[in-house]
Amino acid sequence: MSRSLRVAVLGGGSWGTSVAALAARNTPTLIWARDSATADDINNNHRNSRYLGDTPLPDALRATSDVAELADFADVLAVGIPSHAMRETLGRIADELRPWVPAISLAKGLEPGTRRRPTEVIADCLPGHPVGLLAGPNIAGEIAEGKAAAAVIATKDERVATALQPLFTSKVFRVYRNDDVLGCELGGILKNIVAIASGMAEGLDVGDNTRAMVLSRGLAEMTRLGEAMGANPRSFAGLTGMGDLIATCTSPRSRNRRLGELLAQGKTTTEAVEALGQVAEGAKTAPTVLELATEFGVRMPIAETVAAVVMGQMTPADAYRGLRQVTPGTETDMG
Ligand SMILES: NC(=O)C1=CN([C@@H]2O[C@H](COP(=O)(O)OP(=O)(O)OC[C@H]3O[C@@H](n4cnc5c(N)ncnc54)[C@H](O)[C@@H]3O)[C@@H](O)[C@H]2O)C=CC1
Ligand SMILES: O=C(CO)COP(=O)(O)O
Repeated sequence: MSRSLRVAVLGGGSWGTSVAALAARNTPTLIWARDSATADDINNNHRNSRYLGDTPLPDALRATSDVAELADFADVLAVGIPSHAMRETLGRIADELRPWVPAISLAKGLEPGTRRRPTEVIADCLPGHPVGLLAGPNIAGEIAEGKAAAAVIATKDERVATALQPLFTSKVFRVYRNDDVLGCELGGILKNIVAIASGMAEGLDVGDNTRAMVLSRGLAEMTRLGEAMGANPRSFAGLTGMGDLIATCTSPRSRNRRLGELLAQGKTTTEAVEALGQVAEGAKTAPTVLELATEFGVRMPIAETVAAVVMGQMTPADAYRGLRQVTPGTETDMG
């Protein structure tokens, strides 16, 4: 009988650890954390106290801070490094990985400067490897605590998707397949920007109707950009689009929403990011998305406004005044 596929997770933050915990319940799993104290905490205490507090991790989950050990272990690689650091980190593992190992992105941001999506960065760094992503409404702490949720594995190769699905599935974590990699990836990336707007709404106490307007018009502009880039618009109505948008915009545990709240309290972006102590991809992604919107000729008033706030060009209060003044077109034209 063939042995089960071994999952290697690159990145010992909150999401890398939560995904590793899912996989470790199904198959041998090793996680790489750049700092050895985190690896020791996982190995000795079955915790990642820095990112997941007291939440217990499976005893079977092993950790290392040696990338060569991770590469040697990997039958499947899950990449849980934030977008801005992904290329550099993959560069350390690329030559050591067996060439057939599929690589699955867990990240939800664009690479600053290049505007590349995480799956594109993986394809650049690991040419020839099957590439995909895991995304959906998955606030890391809730998944690690075993609360029920669902996600999507998106890859062009149905056989790869089918092989990966059971590795991350549990009784309370349902994994669907979708071949629309672009649409699923953009959903996760773009919702972070709307979540910052939702956090600002929370901080400014603008009311639930206003927030509902921002969420639904946010979804409209996410879909508009996705369609212009060639994604399937239906993906934006699913788990990786609307699903993740709802989770991130409404959860007090979302770092992007929290960033918006901190901005509304008068903190600068630098101060807010420092106070979070964890990554909020939307802050770097918002200005980068505007470059894509210009390239594809798409109007994105919410992303424009969030970008202006995170770059310190507008206050959250002015931003909300501005959003209320957007001239409405026809709703179903997504205008
Ligand atoms: N936390 C969550 O609920 C979810 C997060 N994501 C995405 O997962 C990705 C990873 O984020 P989290 O684990 O949440 O972040 P985190 O802030 O919890 O942890 C970041 C991890 O990346 C590592 N890291 C940071 N800079 C690095 C560098 N220059 N080189 C190597 N490693 C570096 C840190 O050591 C840490 O292990 C992000 O793209 C995020 O949007 C996706 C779904 C859920
Ligand atoms: O992507 C997420 C939930 O699906 C996590 O969102 P935050 O990065 O805002 O915490």
